[in-house]
Amino acid sequence: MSAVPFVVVHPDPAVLAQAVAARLITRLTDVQTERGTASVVLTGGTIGIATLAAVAASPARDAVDWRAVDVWWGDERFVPADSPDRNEKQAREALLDVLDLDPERVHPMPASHAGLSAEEAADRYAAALGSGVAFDVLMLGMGPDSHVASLFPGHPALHENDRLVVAVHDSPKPPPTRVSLTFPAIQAAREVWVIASGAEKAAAVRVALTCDQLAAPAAGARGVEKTLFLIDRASAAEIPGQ
Ligand SMILES: O=C1O[C@H](COP(=O)(O)O)[C@@H](O)[C@H](O)[C@H]1O
Repeated sequence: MSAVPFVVVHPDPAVLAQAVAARLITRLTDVQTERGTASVVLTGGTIGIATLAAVAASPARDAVDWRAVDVWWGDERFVPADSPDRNEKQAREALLDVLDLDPERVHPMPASHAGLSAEEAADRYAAALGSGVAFDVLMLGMGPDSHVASLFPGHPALHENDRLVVAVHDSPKPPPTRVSLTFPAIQAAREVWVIASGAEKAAAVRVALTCDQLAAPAAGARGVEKTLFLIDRASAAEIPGQ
């Protein structure tokens, strides 16, 4: 069972990043109030990293007990750990480095220099996930081609129904080799938030709301309890009625 998407439109990318940051702080605080710990899946990409920077800049970030947050990634570029292309590196610089996190609860995907193939890296990440993939909030940026995580149109990973994590080769967006959560992992999250900004994402937003996940991967970004499309006005331009 997955939640029907609900679209929230913000005026511009700056307000969008601030609003998603506020929503994330509130979500993690609420979950911790209920259960003590919370889990979040981070995304790379322009607005995903801007959102993390907005969390870092928010005085309200201290409402969260960061030592009791599990941090995961939706996808990773399979490059050396110190590469500026790493989603992990960008997330650490934008936010994680200023938080009092429990290092045991931070779960980056393996980097390429760890002596593993991308397939082995994916298997290792799946083992770390175990069967507990009911993330409290899973954030996804989206490409103009409607890719989410590293699930690209036409790629075999879209047909993965069993494994939670896969290696991705020949990514149309560099770098070519990646590791990604699959639809089964994404769709097990309690809340899935797709975050997009800019006119170049308008067509992708439209197809994500109207097509199926094989035609438009972002159409498979659905949470169990809640699915949100958190977007700016420019990327909402092709939604009928906007
Ligand atoms: O390569 C990636 O791209 C997408 C979207 O990036 P954007 O710069 O167009 O916002 C991102 O969601 C994904 O995590 C990343 O690996």
